[in-house]
Formats: sequence, structure tokens, C-alpha cells
Amino acid sequence: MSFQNLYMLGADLDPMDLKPNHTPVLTDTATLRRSKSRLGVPSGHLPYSPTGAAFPHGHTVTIPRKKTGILDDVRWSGWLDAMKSSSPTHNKVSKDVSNGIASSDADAAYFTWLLKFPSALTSFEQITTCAKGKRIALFLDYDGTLSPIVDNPDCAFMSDNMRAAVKKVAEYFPTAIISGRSRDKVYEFVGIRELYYAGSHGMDIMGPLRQSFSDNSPNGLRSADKQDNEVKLFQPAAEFLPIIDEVRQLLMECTKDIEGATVENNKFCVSVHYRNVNEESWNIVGQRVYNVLKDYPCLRLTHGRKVLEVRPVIDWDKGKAVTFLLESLGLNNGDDVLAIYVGDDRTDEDAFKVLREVNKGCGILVSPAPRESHAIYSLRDTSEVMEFLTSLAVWKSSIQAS
Ligand SMILES: O=P(O)(O)OC[C@H]1O[C@H](O[C@H]2O[C@H](CO)[C@@H](O)[C@H](O)[C@H]2O)[C@H](O)[C@@H](O)[C@@H]1O
Repeated sequence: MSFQNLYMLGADLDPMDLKPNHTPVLTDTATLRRSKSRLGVPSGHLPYSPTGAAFPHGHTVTIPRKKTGILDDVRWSGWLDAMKSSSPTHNKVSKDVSNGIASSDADAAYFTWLLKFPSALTSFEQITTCAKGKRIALFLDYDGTLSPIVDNPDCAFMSDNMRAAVKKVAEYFPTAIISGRSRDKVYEFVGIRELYYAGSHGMDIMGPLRQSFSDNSPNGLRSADKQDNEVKLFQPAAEFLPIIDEVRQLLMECTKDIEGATVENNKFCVSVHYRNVNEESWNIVGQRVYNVLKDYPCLRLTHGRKVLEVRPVIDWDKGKAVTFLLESLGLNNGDDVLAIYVGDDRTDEDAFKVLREVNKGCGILVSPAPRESHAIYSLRDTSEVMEFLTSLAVWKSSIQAS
């Protein structure tokens, strides 16, 4: 399958058995704030080098707009249901489950679910058998994967042990953090220079510092970090910045009287958090967001964990970012590639789906409760993620030594 075809995969809303993550917005005022559908994306590839791959360059491909919806898709009841279902209550799962003893109905359900999405820890040998002789690339979501979910998004710190585990595994495999957060924010949380960072759901990609690059694509920018080192950025939604900023201010204004509601600036996206809002007022949050967005057909809404995420209507998501990074690393061709993506969020499903479709790796869903997914394996929580990353590094170092 060609790289350009890969870009087209997943262009439609998911027909998967999950409830759709995307809530389309109306298009009948399309002339009001029209977004361009053609954006230049660099393509071609260069081989991976341990010091950091060059970003692809050369011809451009089209990033189409996502399909937008019809009125039925945005009926109010649908919104509230989506807000509730995207924020599931996480049943406490008994440790006994890992020993095969279910101590409650919830545990029994989880145990059954594990048959479909086996633990990446208990399946570790299967994964490494499949990885033997292959070039591995690692993709990690941030919130809920590397850091536990907390009430205050500004305090979602990862532990020093997790940081050490990520740093270690990145010594062996090219590793990227793929987050809905702004790239600056997630870089501040993770703080490891050697990684790739894809913020704003993949719409703001930065290669490791010290990498070489040479392209003049409209979306590939030379920039400088805070220490004045030159860095390479890829920003396929750059032209949306003013409108995202405008909408962010409107959202802040219209939610300021809702106790507990907060608006987070994720640069190319905006998050409206309702985790700390009384459940009876969730509909007010949703209604206010909808009222703003209905005038901006170039923006769409996705649902995260007690968060509504506003982003540009371009056909770009975490899955496309993974494809882009694999190409940047020279890992898009050949059967000797294994990409592993670990994530907990609905937005990570786009990446799980791409890996399934191109048969180039596997998704690992982080969830303590049963959920439908395009992932292949599962992990229960961030501590299992840390154990998995550590095991990968130990495995690689042992085969290098032998
Ligand atoms: O793609 P991710 O790295 O998983 O980012 C998705 C969103 O994560 C953050 O919100 C979530 O985590 C917060 C801290 O634990 C929690 O308070 C919130 O309820 C969750 O939705 C982040 O704040 C958002 O901006 C990201 O879009």
C-alpha cells in the first residue's frame, strides 16, 4: 500500500463498534469560516539514524477535510450520551483477576474481556517473538498512559520512575509522544530531549533536537527551542491558529460561569474540561460549546475523558501522525517493522486502527475496564505501562548482549 493511500485511510468517521468519537458540526454556514482543504504535506523518506531521523521532504499530498455531519448527528441527546459514555466510571478491578479469580461481576467481565484484548505483559513473549529481527518504533500517549488521570490537568505529572523507563526504552527504539496536549506542554511534562513529540493530536510534530533536516514544505518549519537550538516542526494545521485562538476565547467567555469548567489551550486544539463540573450541568457545558461551534464549520469536536476537544476539520489525527512519523523514520516500507502504540483515549483509536490496517504493529489499550477497541493487547494502568516499557528495554539489551 502506498504512502498516499495511507493518508486516505480512516478519512471517514469510524464504522467501528465503538460509539463514534467525532461529533460532526453543521456545514450549512460553510462560507462563514471556510478552511482550506489542500495543505502541503512533505513526503518521501530517509533512513532512521539513532541521532534522529530527518523529516520527509519532496512532493506534497493533500490532507482532505473530514466529512462533516448532518443535523441528526448533532441532536442534543446524542451529545450528552457521548459526554457520558466517553467518561466511563472505571470499575475497580481486583488484583485476583490476573490470577484468574474473578471476585465480582466487574472482574468477571474484565477477565472475559482479557481473552479478546490479552495483557501485553502476559503476552510479552508473543510480542517479542514477533519483534525478533524487526525494527521497532514506539508511540506513547501521555495522559492516562504515562501519567495517571487527575482532576487538575496542570498537575498531570509523570513519575520519575516512568520518566526513567521512557528514557531507557528510547535508547533502544525511536520513541514518540503523541498527545492531545500542546507540544510545549507535553514536552514540559516529559522533559526527554531524545524523543519525537506530536502535540495537538499530531498537528504539531517536533523531531528530536540535533537532528538534521532539509525541506521547504509549507508545513515543515525551522524553528528554535527555548535554548536556541534549531528544531524541525511539522504543523499541518498552521493556518487554523487564528481561528482556534478566536474560538478558545469565546469558549472561555461562555463557560466562565459554569463551576468547575475549564478551557485549556492546546495550540491547534482547545479542550473544554468538565471533570470538575456537577453532572447535572454537563448538558450546559455541551450546549454552550455547541452554540459556539455551530458558527465554525471548519472546526469539529471529539470526546475525550471528561473533555470536549475542538480541532480543525482536516483529515489529520493521531493515526496520520503515526504514519507520518514512520515515514520520517524510514519505517513505512518493508515487512521488518513493528510499531507499538500505547494509549488509553478514544483519540488513540485512530492510531490503533492504522496499525491494524497496515499490519505494521499493534495497539495496546490502557484500560482498567472492558472497552471496544482497535487495539490488540491491553494494559490495566500506568504502572503496567511502566512495567511493559521496562521489559522491552531489558529484552532488547539482552538480545544485543547475546
Ligand atoms: O492525548 P492525551 O495525551 O491523552 O491528552 C488528552 C487530553 O488529556 C488531558 O486531559 C485528560 O487528563 C487530565 C489530567 O489527568 C484530566 O484532568 C482530564 O479530565 C482528562 O481529559 C489534557 O488536559 C487535555 O488537554 C488532552 O486533550
